[in-house]
Amino acid sequence: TLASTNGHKVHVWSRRGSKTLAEVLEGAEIILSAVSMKGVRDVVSGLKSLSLSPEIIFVTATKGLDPQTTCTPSQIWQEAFPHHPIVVLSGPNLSAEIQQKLPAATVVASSVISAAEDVQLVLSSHRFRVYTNTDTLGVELGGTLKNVIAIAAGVCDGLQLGTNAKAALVTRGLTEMVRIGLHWGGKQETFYGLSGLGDLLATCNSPLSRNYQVGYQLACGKTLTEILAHLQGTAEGINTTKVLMQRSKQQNISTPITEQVYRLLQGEVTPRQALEELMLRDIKPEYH
Ligand SMILES: NC(=O)C1=CN([C@@H]2O[C@H](COP(=O)(O)OP(=O)(O)OC[C@H]3O[C@@H](n4cnc5c(N)ncnc54)[C@H](O)[C@@H]3O)[C@@H](O)[C@H]2O)C=CC1
Ligand SMILES: O=C(CO)COP(=O)(O)O
Repeated sequence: TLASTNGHKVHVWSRRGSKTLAEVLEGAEIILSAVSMKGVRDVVSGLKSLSLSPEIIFVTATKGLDPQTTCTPSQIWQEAFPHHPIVVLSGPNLSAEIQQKLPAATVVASSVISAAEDVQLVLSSHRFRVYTNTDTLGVELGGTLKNVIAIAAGVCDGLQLGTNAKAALVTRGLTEMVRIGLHWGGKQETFYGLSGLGDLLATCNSPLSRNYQVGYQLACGKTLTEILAHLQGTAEGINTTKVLMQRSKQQNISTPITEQVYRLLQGEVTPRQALEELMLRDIKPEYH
């Protein structure tokens, strides 16, 4: 919608639609992928089998981690298309609000800055403010890691733990995101921007967030199976938590909130037990 409002021709492909990828992509200059993490490799291989113009810019909006390799979506795209610019689109962008034409801002990040600027131009308008960034990985990790904290924030609200608890959780959640992000190669300041703190605030405070909903409903006593049976769309944080646990253990990164979200999703602890575990950890300085 944002691109077509700016006068660009937009063609949408879906695996359930009647047109083939090749038909939809004829003459395309920018290809924007917004499939969930589980579909990224299929879509990438579908595109690889086509002969695409070398000028094409790929934009990825997926917020997740590959379970097999722990790679981010943009790393999968870049590996498959090493000579094309890859742009990450990420920010506090709850789609229902954007559909209602409410104002929002986002970030487009790429190592090829001209490609990020092209995408910025295509999407920018008086109700959608687009910033560029060169820290592709940091921008992508902000949107991905915050989903885990959004599940915890939903639990916090579902248990009615109060405003102080929520502020503490979100702030320590950001510390955890920064710790992981720096270890993996993102820049600290990126996590304090729209794609980090910005998206964290949006998803930790909105019932529109699927990840928040998962946590909220778990705290209200539903099982994960019951929640997923009725959830509209994908809560990427569930898969991300698993991948993150595996990778942070291997790399010895301290991720206490992720660990409790993981144990909760596995059914190993109740929401109240997860809270106790977090509160009774060894006391320590705020920064170290
Ligand atoms: N960059 C941003 O600002 C935002 C990004 N997201 C992310 O975008 C992604 C999609 O989110 P939603 O549309 O809400 O999820 P959704 O679950 O509603 O849609 C996922 C789409 O992926 C498609 N898909 C899944 N597997 C596929 C496959 N093998 N082949 C082809 N298509 C496949 C599904 O058919 C569906 O259309 C998620 O990773 C989400 O975290 C969500 C909101 C904002
Ligand atoms: O990432 C989002 C908004 O920026 C969407 O959040 P959910 O995936 O939790 O719905």
